[in-house]
Amino acid sequence: MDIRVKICGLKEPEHVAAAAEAGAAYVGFVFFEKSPRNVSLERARDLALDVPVGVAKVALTVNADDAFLDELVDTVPLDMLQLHGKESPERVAEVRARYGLPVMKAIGIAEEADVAQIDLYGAVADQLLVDAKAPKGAALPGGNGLSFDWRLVNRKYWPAPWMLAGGLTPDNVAEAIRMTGARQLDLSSGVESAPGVKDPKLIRAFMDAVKAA
Ligand SMILES: O=C(O)c1ccccc1NCC(=O)[C@H](O)[C@H](O)COP(=O)(O)O
Repeated sequence: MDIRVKICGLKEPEHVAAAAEAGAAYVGFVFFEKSPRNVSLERARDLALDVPVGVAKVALTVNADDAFLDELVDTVPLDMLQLHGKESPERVAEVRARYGLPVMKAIGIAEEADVAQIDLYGAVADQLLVDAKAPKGAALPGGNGLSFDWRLVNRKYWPAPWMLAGGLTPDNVAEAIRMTGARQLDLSSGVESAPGVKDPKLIRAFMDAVKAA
């Protein structure tokens, strides 16, 4: 089975190269000032220009307004927008129509009741990122290195393609794939040596573990 991986929160050209060389299908850039993975528009543009053809460039934003998104899409060559805040289904549809780019909506999962959100957003988004819900009071709405109970999404069918995210590592990814049937994966902390610092060895180890799964 061909599994597509998104490595998120890249800040350095050598880490973008390591992700692409290891076989990542997507690379993600974070635009959220409180994050240790935050990049400026100019930095992201430089990183994006070096991404090999065939690897999708994803911009992650949190409750961004049109003014910011206008500047983002004018500055950075992108293939997808990831909305990782409290954007409503209407806002997802609006962003999709305004920018003409595929939109991936992140859904935070902590309990069974959260799973219904997947159907709701699946009707308006091009892709869904099924992620662990951030704990109350967390500084970041994602990228916390926490998993959710994978039994909640055990081999479900949804209207839009989806990625599994939340606390994935080289050590647990085989089990995550087995339990959920996910065909796409997204991760950040699990391939870092410190918050916001990607480690090429961990990127390769993760991709090897996916290939072996
Ligand atoms: O990664 C961040 O710093 C971040 C900041 C603000 C909103 C979302 C963020 N990350 C979201 C991602 O797409 C992560 O890759 C996803 O939540 C999984 O993260 P992790 O559990 O660290 O693998």
